[in-house]
Amino acid sequence: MSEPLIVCESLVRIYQSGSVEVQALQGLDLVVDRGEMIAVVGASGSGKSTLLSILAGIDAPTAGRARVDRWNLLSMSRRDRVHYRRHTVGFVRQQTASNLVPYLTARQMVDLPMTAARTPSKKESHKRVTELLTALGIADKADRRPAQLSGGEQMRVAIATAMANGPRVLLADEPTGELDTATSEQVFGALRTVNREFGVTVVVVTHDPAVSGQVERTVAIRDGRTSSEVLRRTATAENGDTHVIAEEYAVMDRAGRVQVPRDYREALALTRRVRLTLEADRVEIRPDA
Ligand SMILES: Nc1ncnc2c1ncn2[C@@H]1O[C@H](COP(=O)(O)OP(=O)(O)OP(=O)(O)O)[C@@H](O)[C@H]1O
Repeated sequence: MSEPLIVCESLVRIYQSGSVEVQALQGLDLVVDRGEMIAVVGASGSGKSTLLSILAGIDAPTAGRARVDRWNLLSMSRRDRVHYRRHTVGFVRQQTASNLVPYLTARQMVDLPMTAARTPSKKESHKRVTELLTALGIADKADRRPAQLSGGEQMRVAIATAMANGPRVLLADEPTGELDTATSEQVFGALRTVNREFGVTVVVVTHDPAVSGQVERTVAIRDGRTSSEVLRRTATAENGDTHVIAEEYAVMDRAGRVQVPRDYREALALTRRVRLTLEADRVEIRPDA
């Protein structure tokens, strides 16, 4: 198996505002394989946007380990960071309009990152723009400006723009947050398309259960740490019917720490000290009675 594309270990991000320290990430662990598409969920303030900004190379971690492809996000030089943001990651923001430039057409917008990177020839970049707009179903809107596009179409132009330089990973922060259900489905479909057709690894932060219910893996963040993961797989019954099985897992860090959910702790009055016993096929946690 090839090594994972994204590896975060004990990732910490502390913000200092005046004399107050905010620990936005408190030792987060996350591994994402190449070609995967995952959702990241969590309450407001749990650290999702902070994680995405770090992976996007916009913000730098305070401590821990974070690697994306061949880049160590803790020790990148300024020059590396520019290269990383231009070629390795694509980023789509929640505010649809903030992803686009009002006076550029869809075609000009998608072309912009390639011009900035001065990579492909004019002919190549023209081909790439057409390929992306076609894959996302908006080739007929190529000459329109944002004001002449619907919210869903604007988001698809934003996704195409983020994909222009062929990134390894596409990050999306609440991309369906401002959209109605039908439009959200279109946008989610667009993310799925680029994941499947271009092989880009996709990490999408969302509050939308309809989105998190459609990816194979959902990672939940609580208080700046990865708390649980839900894995979904499709099972086929004997009569040929298929259904999705979703199983929730707790996440264990490298030091062996696992968070026991609050309702489990309360049900058995598990407090500061618990008994751990190793059985042949499981580890038991019991109250200290
Ligand atoms: N630049 C900053 N300076 C100080 N504190 C910050 C900064 N950015 C984020 N925080 C704090 O870090 C914590 C995590 O914020 P973050 O935006 O990552 O959460 P989130 O899960 O994305 O929330 P939401 O779902 O509301 O967007 C919060 O307590 C937030 O107030």
